[in-house]
Amino acid sequence: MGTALVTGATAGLGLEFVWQLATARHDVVVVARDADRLEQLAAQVRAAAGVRVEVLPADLSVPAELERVAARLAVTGEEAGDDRRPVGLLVNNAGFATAQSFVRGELAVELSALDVMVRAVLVLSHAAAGQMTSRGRGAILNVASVAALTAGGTYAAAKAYVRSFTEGLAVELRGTGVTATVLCPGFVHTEFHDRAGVDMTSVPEIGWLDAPTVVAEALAEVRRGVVISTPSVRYKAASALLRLAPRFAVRAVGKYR
Ligand SMILES: NC(=O)C1=CN([C@@H]2O[C@H](COP(=O)(O)OP(=O)(O)OC[C@H]3O[C@@H](n4cnc5c(N)ncnc54)[C@H](OP(=O)(O)O)[C@@H]3O)[C@@H](O)[C@H]2O)C=CC1
Ligand SMILES: CC(=O)[C@H](N)C(=O)O
Repeated sequence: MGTALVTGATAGLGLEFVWQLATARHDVVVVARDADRLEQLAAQVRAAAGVRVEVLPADLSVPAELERVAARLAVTGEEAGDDRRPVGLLVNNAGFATAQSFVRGELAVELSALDVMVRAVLVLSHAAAGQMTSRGRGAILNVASVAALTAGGTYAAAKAYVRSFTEGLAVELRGTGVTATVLCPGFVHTEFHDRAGVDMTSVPEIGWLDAPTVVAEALAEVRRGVVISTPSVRYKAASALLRLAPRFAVRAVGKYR
């Protein structure tokens, strides 16, 4: 069934990707910073799903650690003495909210967000696309957000990059047997907002998606080779509105949360 590499595998959408992929009999390579949490997850997934799980702890904002993940993606399965299997699905999912104003906020936080949500997506997509096109098959799934269509500060700017980059990658990959998909969810119940200390109590339940549904829909769209995946009818409608609305109106709405 192939091997999938998931970044941000310890929580939220990434954790759900790991479980759904393992249940569908994929081996998985799990990437995040928290090595203990990754080891616990690996033990649970091996026991429950009987698939191979490789633990690859990495802080994607650190170039040397990012390189280790890129090197794993470059494995073709033909290297002498290396029994690791090539990755057939890359899920670039790791991310976090900057949760600060750009002007008064810490520059280090902004640079880290850029490294994790833009630079890592670029570097890992490059490594995966090279290996996958040489084998003539594979898929890359990059997690952006509906925020990509808003004027929501640097987080939205990073997600706009991921959306635009993935569309361009999908065009370049046409006819290679490799696909690129960008996932653009609205609010999802995960650890994302708690980690950032963002109060989301004003968002009504109708505005929320659940991770199992988002991930199941995203994986189905990857299988169909869909380029832009926006889960749920309500966020498809919101995205259509954001694309059609004049930009001054989008700016007037202000930040997305
Ligand atoms: N939740 C939401 O409302 C939405 C989320 N998204 C996007 O979905 C993706 C997943 O977020 P979500 O599941 O909600 O968030 P969570 O906070 O639940 O999970 C984030 C994951 O990213 C990992 N991570 C964070 N920083 C780094 C880093 N420097 N290096 C490696 N891994 C890192 C975390 O693991 P660890 O701490 O162990 O490193 C964790 O596994 C993100 O890209 C987010 O922007 C998009 C739209 C809506
Ligand atoms: C900005 C958010 O709260 C959210 N993670 C999103 O990307 O929609």
